[in-house]
Amino acid sequence: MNAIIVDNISKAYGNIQAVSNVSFEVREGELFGLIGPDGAGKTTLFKMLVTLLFPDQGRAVVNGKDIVKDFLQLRTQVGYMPGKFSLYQDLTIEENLDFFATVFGTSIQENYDLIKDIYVQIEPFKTRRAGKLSGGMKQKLALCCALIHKPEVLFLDEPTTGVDAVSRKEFWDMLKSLKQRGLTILVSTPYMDEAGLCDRIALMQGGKILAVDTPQDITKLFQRPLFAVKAAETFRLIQDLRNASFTHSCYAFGEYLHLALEHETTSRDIEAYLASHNHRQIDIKRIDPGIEDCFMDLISQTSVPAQS
Ligand SMILES: Nc1ncnc2c1ncn2[C@@H]1O[C@H](COP(=O)(O)OP(=O)(O)OP(=O)(O)O)[C@@H](O)[C@H]1O
Repeated sequence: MNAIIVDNISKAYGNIQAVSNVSFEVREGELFGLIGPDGAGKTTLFKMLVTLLFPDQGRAVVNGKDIVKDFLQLRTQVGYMPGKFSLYQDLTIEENLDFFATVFGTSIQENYDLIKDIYVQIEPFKTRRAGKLSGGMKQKLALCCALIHKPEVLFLDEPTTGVDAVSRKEFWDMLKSLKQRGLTILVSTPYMDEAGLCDRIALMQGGKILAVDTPQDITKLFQRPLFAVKAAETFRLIQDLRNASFTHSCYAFGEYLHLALEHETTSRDIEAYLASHNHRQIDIKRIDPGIEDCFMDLISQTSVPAQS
């Protein structure tokens, strides 16, 4: 069964079309990722699904409830962790959690079992004000607050943005164990490397969904030969590669450029081309595409402008 059904939903702010005819479904118990850069429309979509914004058109059903007609009932059945830290900075860890429990007519004790594994990590600091917590601790507290009323569906908007690598890993481990308890989780992230941790993902850009599938099957959409290329002068390298007849696209990925080809060409031919353009310390290797390669390729096919 589907826990979330989004059917052709749109939302504009004045003349900015933040979400445009978006449709997808999330199955019960699924860990589903919404992957896209800043401004893709993820937060607007989340706000509609947790009933904080009404759509301009289209409809959506979450946990069997219509997000417009049944919005009051739905609010008690979803947990929402907003992208920006939204807890009370002047309240302590315990006071924040107690506040959210009370708002939903419950208590920390009543639902302790669901948050226990996460809460024990911050409980030693329960008298510390939220404003004085580290990024990782704030994130754990926000997750506890989103869970304290035992929601059926959990919405996490960019929970790992601005959090260190260790805390990010811990957070994804927590999501895995929540999933094992049967929760449906919709999580958004701008980090492409987190896509592989989801059961299925939707790639989003410019208010539109570009593709929905398992991370493995999304990468199969990328059919072109792909190489990672490095040389002494990166800026000149990218220009020369973009001008080459064999090039389909060329983007910077960390210290390497990812070069997608129009047609099969050997690394020796690419190297000869670069040598003829006086490049030095050339390093070329054939690679398998990742989610980010697919994302860039899908953007170029749909001609939605990429945002940095
Ligand atoms: N309240 C608002 N008024 C006007 N424009 C808005 C408002 N909120 C968002 N937008 C615009 O709508 C588009 C989608 O923004 P949204 O916040 O939904 O994207 P996002 O993928 O969540 O990105 P971010 O991580 O930056 O929040 C962007 O162009 C943004 O500038």
